[in-house]
Amino acid sequence: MKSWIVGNWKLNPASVSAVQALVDDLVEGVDAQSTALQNCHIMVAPSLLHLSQVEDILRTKSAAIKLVCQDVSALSAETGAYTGDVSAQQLQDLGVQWAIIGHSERRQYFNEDNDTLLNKMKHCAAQGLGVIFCIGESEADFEAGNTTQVLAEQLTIIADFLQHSEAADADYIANKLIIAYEPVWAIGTGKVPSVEEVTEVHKFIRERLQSFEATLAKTPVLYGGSVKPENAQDFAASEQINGVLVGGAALKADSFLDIAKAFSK
Ligand SMILES: O=C[C@H](O)COP(=O)(O)O
Repeated sequence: MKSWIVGNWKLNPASVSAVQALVDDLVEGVDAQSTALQNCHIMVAPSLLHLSQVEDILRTKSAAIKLVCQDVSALSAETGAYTGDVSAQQLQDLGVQWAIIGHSERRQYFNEDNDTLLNKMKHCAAQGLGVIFCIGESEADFEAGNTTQVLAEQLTIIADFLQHSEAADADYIANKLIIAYEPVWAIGTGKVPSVEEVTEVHKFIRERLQSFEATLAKTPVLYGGSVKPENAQDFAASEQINGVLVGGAALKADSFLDIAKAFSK
């Protein structure tokens, strides 16, 4: 199975010219190292403002890099009077293939709850947009040994989604769902769990998914939280880690592609 390497740029970079420079570097790097990167899906998630700009560059210069949105409307899958929102239909029409849902920063700063996340997931499915669904425990829950309990609760959205799905969605569920495990305490902090800890958590996630639906045994499970070129090789060595969701280290083409190369096995 090819690994999934997703760069989440969050609220970066600050300018159109910096976005242009980052995408140019990425396109050039992917082109120059295509053999070393052939076993990876490379994806980037610019801010909403910059999606169209990045799509324009990638459409003409690199089919190898796929476009991801950092969020999607919970209120409508199509159009409507929802100021400031962007729908799955609009994203799909632009050429975006995936959306990140449930990132801990959205849960924390925008109070996104399970109902909101379930709506977002349904809207993505209705428009054929893939979902990268993020889950992860806080530091307090990690310290208290509550990690699997928290993840099990967060994963109930997948079970709810399956209950609302038609049989026709089977193909979507098999091919357009990715789980990203991001311990909140590891995001942007430089602190990382051990590869053994992540491996055990991923096994738990996989078992849980499988208990909902047998085909979910093949769902890619990514790790996210302070992934850098220096630790990527360690995470890549685990069969349970199917790729990474990268924040800070995705803002430089060299470090992002070095991480991707570690996973291109
Ligand atoms: O979406 C990415 C994650 O939140 C990880 O961010 P980070 O690599 O800066 O720790």
